[in-house]
Amino acid sequence: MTAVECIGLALTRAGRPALAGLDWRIAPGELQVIAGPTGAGKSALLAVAGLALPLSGGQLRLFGAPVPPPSRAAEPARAALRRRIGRAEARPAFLDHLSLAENVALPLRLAGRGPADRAAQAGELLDWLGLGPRADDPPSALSDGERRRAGLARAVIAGPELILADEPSSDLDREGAAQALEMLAALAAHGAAVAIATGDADLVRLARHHSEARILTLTAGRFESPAA
Ligand SMILES: Nc1ncnc2c1ncn2[C@@H]1O[C@H](COP(=O)(O)OP(=O)(O)OP(=O)(O)O)[C@@H](O)[C@H]1O
Repeated sequence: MTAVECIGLALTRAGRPALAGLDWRIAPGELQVIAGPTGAGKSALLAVAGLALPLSGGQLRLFGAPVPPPSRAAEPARAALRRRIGRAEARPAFLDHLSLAENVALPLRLAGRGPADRAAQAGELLDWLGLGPRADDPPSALSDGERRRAGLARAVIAGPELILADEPSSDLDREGAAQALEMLAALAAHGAAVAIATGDADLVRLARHHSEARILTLTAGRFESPAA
């Protein structure tokens, strides 16, 4: 089974092709780094695969089945698929009336987990990411790099089968970027399909040291070499 399979995927944004008929697949346990210049379509690909943007053409399959196109009738099925996906967005948004720990634990709340369980898991993850002392703060009190790490924590906390991390190393120093990559690689080793989009040459260099990481280059809405 593939976690994501795209065939001839196209996305038009503002009248211009952001994705130009690309083929891509990622399987459970795989770690892929999608590199490429700014505007290449990296974020667009992760947004389409994460059901945050509707595709304009081609086919999208998630977890082995075709994704129903957006409609009111299809929304429960699409929402169920989204719950299997952890998206760490390039600019994560948080709810400022909740603490950082509560924000990070939101996917667990959606999964019906109780408060003690949520607090314990969020605390552990925040500690690991060096954000433990900020757990009770409002997200607006965080630096950009701290927000980035918190976004990553929220994306992975519920153990999603597919993790889509957009620019996970932006605003992080080298040590923080390496730590984020280690965490994502560990989750792939535990069976998640992990796709990282990045324009950060340092992160690509770090990823090359991971023998299991596959590095793809996206240019002008297409992969440079066959991706599937
Ligand atoms: N909100 C938007 N509205 C319209 N077009 C957009 C929007 N966001 C991105 N685009 C366009 O879609 C194309 C792909 O952009 P995308 O953000 O996916 O590229 P990227 O490879 O992630 O770039 P970056 O590394 O700069 O984030 C670009 O031509 C971009 O101008």
